Amino acid sequence: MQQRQTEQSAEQEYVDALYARLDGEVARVSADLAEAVRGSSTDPEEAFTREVRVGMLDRRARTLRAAEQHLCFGRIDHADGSSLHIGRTGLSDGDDQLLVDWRADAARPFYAATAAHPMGLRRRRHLRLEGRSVTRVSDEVLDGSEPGPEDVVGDGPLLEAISARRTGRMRDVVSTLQAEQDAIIRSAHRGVTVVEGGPGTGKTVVALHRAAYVLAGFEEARADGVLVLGPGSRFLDYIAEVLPSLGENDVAMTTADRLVADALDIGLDLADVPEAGHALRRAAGDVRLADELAETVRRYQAPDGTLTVMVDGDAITMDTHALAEARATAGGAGLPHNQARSLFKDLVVDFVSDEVQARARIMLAKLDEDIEVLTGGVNVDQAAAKDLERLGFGPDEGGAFGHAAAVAELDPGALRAELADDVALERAVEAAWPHLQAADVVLDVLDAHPELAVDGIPGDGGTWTAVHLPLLDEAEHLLNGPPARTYGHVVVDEAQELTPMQWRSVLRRCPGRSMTVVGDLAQAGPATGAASWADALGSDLAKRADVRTLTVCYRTTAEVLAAAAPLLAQIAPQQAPSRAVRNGDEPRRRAADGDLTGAVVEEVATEVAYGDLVAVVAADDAAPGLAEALSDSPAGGVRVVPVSQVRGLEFDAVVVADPEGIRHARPGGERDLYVALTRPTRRLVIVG
Ligand SMILES: Nc1ncnc2c1ncn2[C@@H]1O[C@H](COP(=O)(O)OP(=O)(O)OP(=O)(O)O)[C@@H](O)[C@H]1O
Repeated sequence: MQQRQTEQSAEQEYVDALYARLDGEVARVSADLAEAVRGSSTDPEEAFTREVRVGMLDRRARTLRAAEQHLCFGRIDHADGSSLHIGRTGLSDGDDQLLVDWRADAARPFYAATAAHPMGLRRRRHLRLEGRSVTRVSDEVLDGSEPGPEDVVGDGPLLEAISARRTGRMRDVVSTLQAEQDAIIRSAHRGVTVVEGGPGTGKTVVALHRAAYVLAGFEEARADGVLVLGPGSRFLDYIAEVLPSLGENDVAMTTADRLVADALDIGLDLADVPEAGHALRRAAGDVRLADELAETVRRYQAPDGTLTVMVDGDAITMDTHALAEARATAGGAGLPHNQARSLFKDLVVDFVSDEVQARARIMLAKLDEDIEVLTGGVNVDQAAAKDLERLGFGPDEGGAFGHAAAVAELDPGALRAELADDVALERAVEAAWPHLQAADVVLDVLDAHPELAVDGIPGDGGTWTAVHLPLLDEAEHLLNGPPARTYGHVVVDEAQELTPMQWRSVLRRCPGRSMTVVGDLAQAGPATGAASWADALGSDLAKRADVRTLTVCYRTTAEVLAAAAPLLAQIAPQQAPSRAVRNGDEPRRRAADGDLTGAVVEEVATEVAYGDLVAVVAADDAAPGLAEALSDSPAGGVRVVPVSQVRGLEFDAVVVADPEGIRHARPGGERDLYVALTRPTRRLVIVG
């Protein structure tokens, strides 16, 4: 006891020094920032340098502010007697490293050392801070030696963290990251990392901490930004605080639908775009539609036939052969349709211009012949010179007159410019290779696929829905090329939920293919049904991916996992169940006895009495009725979450209403039920 207090006061002293340093740095950075913002310069290079400096200082200021809470959470003591304190940001005093950023290599043993592989450590210490006070010190001795008098053996900060009551918002877990998670977070692999694992193994945690790590460590991620994609707005709200608490405020977070809706400037406001059913989403997610869209666009590109342009009353026609050649050249240049159209138009202008010049040459040759006939073979140069001059044709460079000079006078550059602006020519080009909008192309495909339309063709009685977004995005890409906004690193959570067409939208925005993809195929909803990562990502990317598996469940208890195990064996027999790190209550099962709503209301009341965060999970069409019944009950305010929206979320206690109803509500309902059963951190109640 005495020893513990001495250790704690020593740490308090150290932590006081850290906060003094932090305060000093905050003051210094704020002053530098204010000065940098005030400065002004007309020299563009100086202005640019200042802008970069403002950006860096601003980032540092935010990191320091975010680090204020739980600034330091650990310490490692090396066998050689040296030690390091680990925290949310690095702090130094001259050459003295007072605090090591958790992302730094030097911090790695804090997360990765074990008694079997101590990595040169003698001891790992966890510090708990409340405000600026050290309220607990707990140690693990790692060199296999007996605890000495100064060692305070830890009481499981991890267990404490995972047993804590949930608030409905995910927190960062930087102080208790586990070795298997840490290894993925700091992986140097710059390509695609796939993280799979059962429910609650920390996939989301890993994805978000990796985003923070990548931002600090990968230049391209810092330069081009990091994007985090989640399955829905409920989920995004749930994870919204994690990255800011790690000092990262600049990460874009959105859903795959919104990503595309925001990027496409086609007058589609997602608020007006209804969510569509899973069957439609699945059908519209079929990757073969990408080929159909490409084929549709190709059909617009100089279809077989001829192209005629009227020039000064003369019809000039590109025959099928010439047209096919122009199509092959323009279409084969690897350009998107609307850009290739410019090339095609250039080729048409070339053709017409050549033809006009050739005709002029023939006409003038004929004129020469006619004159020769009329003058009986007399050299007319002298005689014609005056006439030609009068007609506006000057002498050529050698001072000679003749049709060569006359043709040269037809200035090809001026002729081409005139043709390029010619309305008739533009009309002929538009007919052969029209400028297209994404919606035009998708509407053509919908014509051939009435099953993808909702209440008819959009614009003609029907509506665009979210499921059409990846099709519009694909078409936009075919027409106008890659998206303007791309990212240096993309994190995809609940990745099993993306359809193949959505993957194409995502990959398009990550040209460097630096990605962290986390998900669990056993939880795949009915819209995707991906059986492998190769199905999802495409086999090329999947082959190159670094696939990691998380095996320990940090969310729920062994008892809850056991209740879900038979279902897992059924839906993913190849997947080994995760190992839970703690035990709890047996799940409670209650028959509905003909009154499901009444039974749910009662069970919810029991759970709410514990003071826990409680949710009811029900089939989508049963959820609104239950929500209404509950809002009238004393347990009003408890969330009823439709099963289709519960992926990735967690609650202290979960009441699963009518499991058979969930199982049969939509195809793959047993996967929905598996997701529902694995949401609680403490207690599971099954009513039905
Ligand atoms: N190292 C850790 N320290 C403390 N808590 C952790 C740790 N790892 C995971 N957790 C907690 O476990 C819970 C589950 O984590 P997370 O949501 O990341 O799992 P998941 O694998 O994404 O689950 P799902 O497949 O259901 O979406 C969260 O509350 C998370 O904070």
